[in-house]
Amino acid sequence: MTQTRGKFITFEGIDGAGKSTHIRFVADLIATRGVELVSSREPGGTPLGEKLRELVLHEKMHLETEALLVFASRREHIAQVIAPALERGAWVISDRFTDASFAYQGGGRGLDLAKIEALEQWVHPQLQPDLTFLFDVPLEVARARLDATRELDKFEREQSDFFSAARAQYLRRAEQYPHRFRIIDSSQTIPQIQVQLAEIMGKLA
Ligand SMILES: Nc1ncnc2c1ncn2[C@@H]1O[C@H](COP(=O)(O)OP(=O)(O)O)[C@@H](O)[C@H]1O
Ligand SMILES: Cc1cn([C@H]2C[C@H](O)[C@@H](COP(=O)(O)OP(=O)(O)O)O2)c(=O)[nH]c1=O
Repeated sequence: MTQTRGKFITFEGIDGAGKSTHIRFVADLIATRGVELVSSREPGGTPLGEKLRELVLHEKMHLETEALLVFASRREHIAQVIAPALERGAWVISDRFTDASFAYQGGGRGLDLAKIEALEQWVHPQLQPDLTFLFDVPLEVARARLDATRELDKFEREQSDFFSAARAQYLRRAEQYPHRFRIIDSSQTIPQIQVQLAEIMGKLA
């Protein structure tokens, strides 16, 4: 009998939009289905990817170096984790994927989108998420939530025009791929968002 391919679900949004909060909730929903669940993140998700994450989040570098490193981490993540898991029927949830490169390197840093598209075509010409949650929130709300919680990394210390451009790129990607994107208004309360997430997950066959 051939194994049914698992589902690939990604979580996106500017820093402070609430991704981490809601990933845990969705992971619990998936667990009730009795399927194997692989929970991962980018940059990272493999030992090499985690080393690259340290560099990307904390070292200053040329914007193209940054783009190449997030895609290097992604290449390893797909080879070691995502593709084998999906093949054996596991569900994979990833805290960020390629839409984040369009938002942060493309929108935030201003890297030519054609270069990111070329990297996407190179690194995963076939693979796309089955479902992408985009947690969308006004910049001031995200910033206030971040300031309240933790020490900020290189990206989180960026200015509002960086996040405004990143948010715009996320919304553009959502427009481009409406079949897989679900935009969640993250200025709602956590329980309101959970109702929406449960509804969307319930419809996922
Ligand atoms: N809808 C919400 N309403 C109020 N606070 C929220 C909401 N979503 C997240 N938070 C809080 O905002 C902070 C940042 O959320 P987090 O999930 O870590 O964001 P992200 O992973 O997107 O950076 C956390 O303290 C979290 O509890
Ligand atoms: C996946 C990816 C992430 N990033 C950035 C976005 C985030 O600011 C950062 C990862 O942080 P994030 O996933 O938000 O982790 P945490 O919530 O623990 O801070 O990396 C890129 O710039 N490009 C990418 O392709």
